[in-house]
Order: sequence, then C-alpha cells, then structure tokens
Amino acid sequence: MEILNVQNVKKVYKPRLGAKVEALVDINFTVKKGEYIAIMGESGSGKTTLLNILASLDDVTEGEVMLEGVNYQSIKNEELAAFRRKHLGFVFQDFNLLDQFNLKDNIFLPLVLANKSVKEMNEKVKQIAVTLGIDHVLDKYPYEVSGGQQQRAAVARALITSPSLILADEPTGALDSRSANELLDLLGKFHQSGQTIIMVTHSVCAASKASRVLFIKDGKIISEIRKSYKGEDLTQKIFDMQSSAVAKRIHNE
Ligand SMILES: Nc1ncnc2c1ncn2[C@@H]1O[C@H](COP(=O)(O)OP(=O)(O)OP(=O)(O)O)[C@@H](O)[C@H]1O
Repeated sequence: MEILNVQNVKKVYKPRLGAKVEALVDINFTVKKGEYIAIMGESGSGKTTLLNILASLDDVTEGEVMLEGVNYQSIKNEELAAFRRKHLGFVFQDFNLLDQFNLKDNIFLPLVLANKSVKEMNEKVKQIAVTLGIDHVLDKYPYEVSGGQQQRAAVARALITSPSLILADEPTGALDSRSANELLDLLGKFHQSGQTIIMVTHSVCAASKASRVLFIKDGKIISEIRKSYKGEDLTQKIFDMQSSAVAKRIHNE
C-alpha cells in the first residue's frame, strides 16, 4: 500500500539578496508502507530541502505531496503541528533533545502534546526504552549519557506516537562507528517490524541498510537502486553508482 506520493515537486528559493535558487527541479516518487528509503546525493543537491518538504516544514513551489491520502496543501496552518505529531517522527543528526528534561520526559514530549494519559505514556515509554536498550538511563539528562544513548532516546521520541513515517536526517552523522552501527541495527529492526523510514545520509554504510536508495543530483532524482532480495547488502551497488556518477562528471568537464 502506497503511503507517500511526491509528484512534480519543484522548490525555488528566492533569497532577499542574489539570484533565485532552483533547489528541487522535478521530484517524483512514491513510498509503500514498510519501505526503508535512503536518499543520497552530493552537498547542495537538494536532500535537506526535500526532507523539509516531506516534513511539511517548508512549502513546495509547485507539485504535490500526499501522506496517507492527505495533500499537504490542503492542511490549514493551525493544523500542521497536529498533523506532524500524528503522522511523522523525526530523528536529527544532533539529536535535538531538550537539556532541561531527562530522557524519559524528552520521550514523553509528543505524547504530552497529544494529551495522552500518564498511564498510557508510562507503558509506552517503558516498552520502547527496553527495545532501544535505554531503560536504565531514562532518569538521566541528555548531557549525562553518551551520544549513542541520546540518539536512541531521540529514536524513541520519534517512534512513541507510532507515526506513519520516520524522517531521519543524517542520523548517524554525529556518532562513533560502534554507536552508528547499533543505531542502524535498531532502525533495521523497526523497519522489519513494519515501520516506514526515509533517511537522508552521506554514509554508504547507513544507506546500504535501506531497501531502496534514491540518488539526487541538482534537484532531480537521477537513479535508484533497490534490494533484489531480503538481506542483500547494497554497499557494492552504491559504490558502483557513485563511481559512475564521478566518471560522468569527469567526462563532462
Ligand atoms: N533557505 C535557502 N535560501 C536559498 N537557497 C537555499 C536555501 N536552502 C538551501 N538553499 C540552496 O538550495 C540548494 C539545495 O540545498 P540543500 O540544503 O537542500 O542541499 P543538501 O543536499 O541537503 O546539501 P548538504 O548535503 O550540504 O546538506 C543549494 O544550492 C543551497 O545553497
């Protein structure tokens, strides 16, 4: 079942000073429920712009984005925050936890905003914290735990509302390789249990865990690769794709 449909999306920035920037030229893709998608591309290719649009944090200049049948353009401004809380979970490179709250309260936050009961919140946090291996540090503050534990708390906060889609922006970018691998294993587990994930990453290792990789260049999706069987390692295919892009660039220079 298709849950996300991105059609003919174009984004033009009009800075106060200087020329317009065509950050996204014509983006088209759909995502089925349960897919794990990585988006790769060089710096400035439009990845963050696309992620912000999927997050409903920025408007398209042209085109349409539909999540679970809801067209983003039909959502009133005052309903956007509730829409995001209900449908989307976010994981950022720098964790974005609030330092004045302990991990448990950070994870609670979306449930508090959604007016859930304390009993329901406690049950949910406990369950998810055990899965993520952070149940023993829930009372600690972000600055008292490791980067890996902070990022796992951020993943817990993203998953706690059972969102339709997780959007992750370089989730392993600030982690050492062991913590990065642990996080990727956990994301893989959530994917296996049916969670839909879109992750922007520069890391071949992170992207190789996805079921499909979209390559973006100059605001366009130029190619995609996908796993042809469950458990296939996409590392070599990603390297091949990247080296053919470099070869083309050298040829054109
Ligand atoms: N607010 C903005 N105003 C004007 N131009 C912008 C703005 N945000 C991004 N851009 C431009 O749009 C293009 C795409 O930027 P974007 O940040 O989406 O790329 P990216 O692929 O995420 O890059 P990186 O990997 O370096 O984060 C770039 O040319 C960038 O300079």
